Amino acid sequence: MAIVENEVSVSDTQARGPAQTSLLREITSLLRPFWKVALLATAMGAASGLSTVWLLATVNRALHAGTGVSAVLLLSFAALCVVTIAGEIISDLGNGYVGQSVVARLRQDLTQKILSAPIEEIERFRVHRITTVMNQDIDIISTFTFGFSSLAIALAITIGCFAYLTVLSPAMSLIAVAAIALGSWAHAAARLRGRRGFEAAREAQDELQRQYRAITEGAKELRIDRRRRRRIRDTQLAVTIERIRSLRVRAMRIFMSANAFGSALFFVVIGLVLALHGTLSASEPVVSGFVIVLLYVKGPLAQLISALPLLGQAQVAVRRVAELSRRFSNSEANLFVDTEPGPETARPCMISMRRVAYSYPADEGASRFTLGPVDLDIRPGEMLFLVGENGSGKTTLIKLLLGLYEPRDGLILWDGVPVVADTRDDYRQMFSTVFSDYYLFDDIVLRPEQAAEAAGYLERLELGHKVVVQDGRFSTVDLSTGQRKRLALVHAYLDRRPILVFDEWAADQDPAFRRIFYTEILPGLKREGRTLVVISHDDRYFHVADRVVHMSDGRIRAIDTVAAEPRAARAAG
Ligand SMILES: Nc1ncnc2c1ncn2[C@@H]1O[C@H](COP(=O)(O)OP(=O)(O)OP(=O)(O)O)[C@@H](O)[C@H]1O
Repeated sequence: MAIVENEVSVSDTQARGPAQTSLLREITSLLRPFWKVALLATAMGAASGLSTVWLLATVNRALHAGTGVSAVLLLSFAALCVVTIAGEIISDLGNGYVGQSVVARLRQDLTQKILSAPIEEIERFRVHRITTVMNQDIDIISTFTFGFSSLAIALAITIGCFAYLTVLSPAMSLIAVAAIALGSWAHAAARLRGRRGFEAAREAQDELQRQYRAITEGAKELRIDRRRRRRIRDTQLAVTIERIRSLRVRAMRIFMSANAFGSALFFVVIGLVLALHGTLSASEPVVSGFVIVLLYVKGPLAQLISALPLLGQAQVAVRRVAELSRRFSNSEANLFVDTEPGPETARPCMISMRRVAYSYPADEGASRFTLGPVDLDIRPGEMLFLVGENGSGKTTLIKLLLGLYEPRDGLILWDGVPVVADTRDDYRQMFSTVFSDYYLFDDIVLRPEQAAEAAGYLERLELGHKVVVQDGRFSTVDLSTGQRKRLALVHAYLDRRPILVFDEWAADQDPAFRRIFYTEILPGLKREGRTLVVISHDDRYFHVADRVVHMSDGRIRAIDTVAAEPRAARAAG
């Protein structure tokens, strides 16, 4: 799709305005990489459809051949049967291949988008909404794409049938065309209203995902709170589920009513043909041909019409995928380069923040938090503590420092050189971090030469009795919260990056280990030459830092330099 780089992208179309996001254009660009198979499937399907129409004409001719059925007629009947069946099989196989390839492609594209999306957009878009796009919307688009060429076939048959009707009797075919025009108008109106319903149902689906997350992630809290449990079930989940049901049923009902109207029109046309054939002086073969073809074309036409609800859903899904794609596009082009980070990312360096400012988007009813302007130098090999009350902006500051957020204003200098989109990912490779809401991957792979080193760190962090290195991996990550954080620290040790950033690492540690962290582990890392940026609320240990940066209300209020001697003396004490 469109989501694919270097092609007409959903994001491009979205940039031109949501109203212009055309389903046909998106489906066409989705199919573009597989156009040969898609074209073959459609062509074979169309051949199958047209040969069916021809078959009908042949049957009609045979029925009215006074002299009996000729060998040529029988042969063409057999040949048309073969083309019809072979065309159908090839078309089905092609469709299956294209449908699955499109899904795989969409999933890969979206995965890549998420992996390279600006962090602030991921935080704002919310996990439950991403999950709905990744699962539900992609499934709908894939179902539609899968059926796309069979719809093209149905269209070919319908057009072929009407062409044949025109050949049989231009006057009578006018009646049929008038009925089709009326039916199409009714369907266009139904589609517009139905799509609005699907759009609203899709919004509710996001809400449902959010509630699903709440009941799975908050399972413990809900188990011990009966009132909340009942409330979430009865006033939240039940309401959202019911809303989706009723919106969908209403939208389907609109489409079904239009279908019933279409069917009724059909029988009206057949009735008119039978009633008026005398007036229009149509011969018997013409009338019977008309009736056979009309009855036959009802099938493909119904197929086209019944695809309309799916078409409505697919339009909504394409718009959602487009929105995600647009919001997740990133100006950093080099996020997936194969090259290892250069040597400049492995040595200590000076980082300077110059007039750096950032603000979160305003939430409805809440004032938005603004950080900065901030001026701060982080010197190679120093231990810097960031301290301040809750919500003062410490985590926001380190996200800017790490290059996870792009400053709205100001610059970050890396050894005096501004960090820009092209260098930001290299810059990030200098850091190892343990966030307060860190994610511990369970597939940390160690190089063989790291095994002994890892075992040493595990011992040192008092994890040796719980975790061992097995086949280049840690044997388990099923640990307590504090132990998991220690394992994250082992990983940071092994990563050997020059700058380590800890966001309240010690908060989950017992007092004894907290002391070890501040008085042994941090000084040990500093002695190795690593730069340390530590967010801390442990004022008992502020003295171990080289400098303490005090933050309040998004600003740096003071920077204290801790005298070397007292620090050494107190750390020893
Ligand atoms: N993703 C976000 N979207 C909008 N506002 C946010 C977001 N993350 C944080 N904020 C706001 O930014 C402010 C600063 O948050 P931040 O996490 O940087 O504070 P902190 O100093 O690290 O706090 P704590 O000590 O509690 O961890 C808060 O008022 C918070 O509401």
